[in-house]
Amino acid sequence: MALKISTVGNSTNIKWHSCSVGKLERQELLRQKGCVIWITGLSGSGKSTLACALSRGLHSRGKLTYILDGDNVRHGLNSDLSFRAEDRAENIRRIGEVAKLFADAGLICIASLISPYRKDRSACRAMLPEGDFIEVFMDVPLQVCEARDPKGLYKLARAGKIKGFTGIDDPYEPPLDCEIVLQQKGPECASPCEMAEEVICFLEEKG
Ligand SMILES: Nc1ncnc2c1ncn2[C@@H]1O[C@H](COP(=O)(O)OS(=O)(=O)O)[C@@H](OP(=O)(O)O)[C@H]1O
Ligand SMILES: Nc1ncnc2c1ncn2[C@@H]1O[C@H](COP(=O)(O)OP(=O)(O)O)[C@@H](O)[C@H]1O
Repeated sequence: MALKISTVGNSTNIKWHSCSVGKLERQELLRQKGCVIWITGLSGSGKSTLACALSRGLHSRGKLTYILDGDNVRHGLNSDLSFRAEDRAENIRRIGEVAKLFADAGLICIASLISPYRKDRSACRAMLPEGDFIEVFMDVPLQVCEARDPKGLYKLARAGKIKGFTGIDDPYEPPLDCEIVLQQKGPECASPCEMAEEVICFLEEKG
């Protein structure tokens, strides 16, 4: 059989090596379906908190998960990236590719990052088989996020000490047709555990 040599981006003369152990066997071993849960929303909307609550809730059900948090990945793999639009796009692309590998490994990968641009989130969705990308929108008003401001970044942004801060002087494009919307309209909002349960119910309904 002719060796299929290909070029992908700047990588030339490469060949995809298939392995005898496939995704289905890994999923059978883990007794779960690999997928990506993509949590998007403003800074301070509760992405990381939900990711942790979701991971804990799934773990208690015997499911293997892994969290890719934007803040955390920017300490290592993506430490070379800024918050310019093109760097945010690259941040999301890389996390999307890693999340795809984790899902192929059979894990439930929970990605939590602002990911402000629809086109970037759509590109990550397109990397995965239909139904394996579950987009969760933290629909929390800017006022609530700014009131929380746990890292004091909104205060710095308002003072002009941080330029291009999402929601202040950088855009956020809310999802138009994501799988799950977690809303907080008033001062009361669901607890992180209640939000995690809503996501888990969705996953169970979808098998
Ligand atoms: N300019 C600017 N805009 C938005 N956020 C900023 C910025 N500078 C630093 N931070 C902190 O970085 C966290 C967002 O990183 P992400 O990788 O999730 O962002 S993105 O998806 O690339 O837009 C985000 O963390 P979270 O608050 O957990 O969302 C911020 O605390
Ligand atoms: N469901 C919730 N109800 C009330 N406060 C929340 C909820 N989820 C997160 N928070 C609080 O909001 C702040 C930001 O949460 P965090 O998870 O860091 O958001 P993000 O990761 O989107 O920046 C924290 O102080 C956190 O305790």
